[in-house]
Amino acid sequence: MLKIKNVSLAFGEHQVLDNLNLEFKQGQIIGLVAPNGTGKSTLINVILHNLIPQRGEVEYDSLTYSSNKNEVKLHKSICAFPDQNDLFPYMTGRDHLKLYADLWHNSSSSVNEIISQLQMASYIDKKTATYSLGMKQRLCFAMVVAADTSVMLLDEIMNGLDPQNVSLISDVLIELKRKGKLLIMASHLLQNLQLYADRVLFLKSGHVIQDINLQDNKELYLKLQDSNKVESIIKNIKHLKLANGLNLISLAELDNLKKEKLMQDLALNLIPYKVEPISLEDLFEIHYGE
Ligand SMILES: Nc1ncnc2c1ncn2[C@@H]1O[C@H](COP(=O)(O)OP(=O)(O)OP(=O)(O)O)[C@@H](O)[C@H]1O
Repeated sequence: MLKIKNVSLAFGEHQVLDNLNLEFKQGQIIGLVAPNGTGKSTLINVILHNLIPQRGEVEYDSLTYSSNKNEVKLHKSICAFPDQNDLFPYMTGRDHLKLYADLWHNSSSSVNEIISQLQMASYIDKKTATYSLGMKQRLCFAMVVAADTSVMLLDEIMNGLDPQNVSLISDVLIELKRKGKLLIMASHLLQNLQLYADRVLFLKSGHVIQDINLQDNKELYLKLQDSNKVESIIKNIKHLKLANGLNLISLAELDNLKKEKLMQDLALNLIPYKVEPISLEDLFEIHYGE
């Protein structure tokens, strides 16, 4: 269990994390969602001990960063997605994977399997100076997989990847979760995150403003894009209008008579609609839309 206990961190006057208390279980993918500059990377850096909070502490398996010895032990369990700028240009991708596997496990036996799983065979033996941004991004992810730690901190791993690579990495994330890893990831690709995250935290002004378990998120909403016609049809029905013009109507809160009348009106006026649970994109609009 990873615990964030009473963590507060400010840069000067700017309070980025304000008395955060969170607990994360193994075998889950946790999404961190917020607009740019809200504190997602700051939280990841606190978990890594790259940033030391003014108050509070991080605890993993009953250990805190209270001594150098503990720090070494914790860093055996926690690995973060490396920055592309930290790759060595004259080393090959394979050298990087071996380095990570050796550093964490003293064994690089898993490297070939990771190369084939992430379809990197055609370029893995070339120097990283020759890699495109997307190839470097995939290598950085593969390095975390090679480290094979119980906790993986993944800040914007999908940045700059084409849809095929996003899908390839998503499959590996699901497999890592099945193996019992705890994955904490900051991401702006909300539709993608929705596919595999178990729990998503929305951050604002140093706090978690919503902590949603996606497995429990089953309540159905009727979703309608705004127009004059839609406005007049739903004017007497309780609805939530989002900043992007989408109207959400909770079906659980509509009685059968109103539901029937509404469906008839939509059909008569040929108005398209969707019925589905609230999405991460909807929640982003609710929390941050203007
Ligand atoms: N070293 C620093 N010194 C001063 N301010 C900082 C420092 N690092 C981050 N900040 C500020 O802290 C706030 C949170 O930054 P952080 O990088 O955690 O945001 P983020 O949610 O990860 O954003 P993004 O989506 O852009 O990656 C920002 O306002 C940023 O300017």
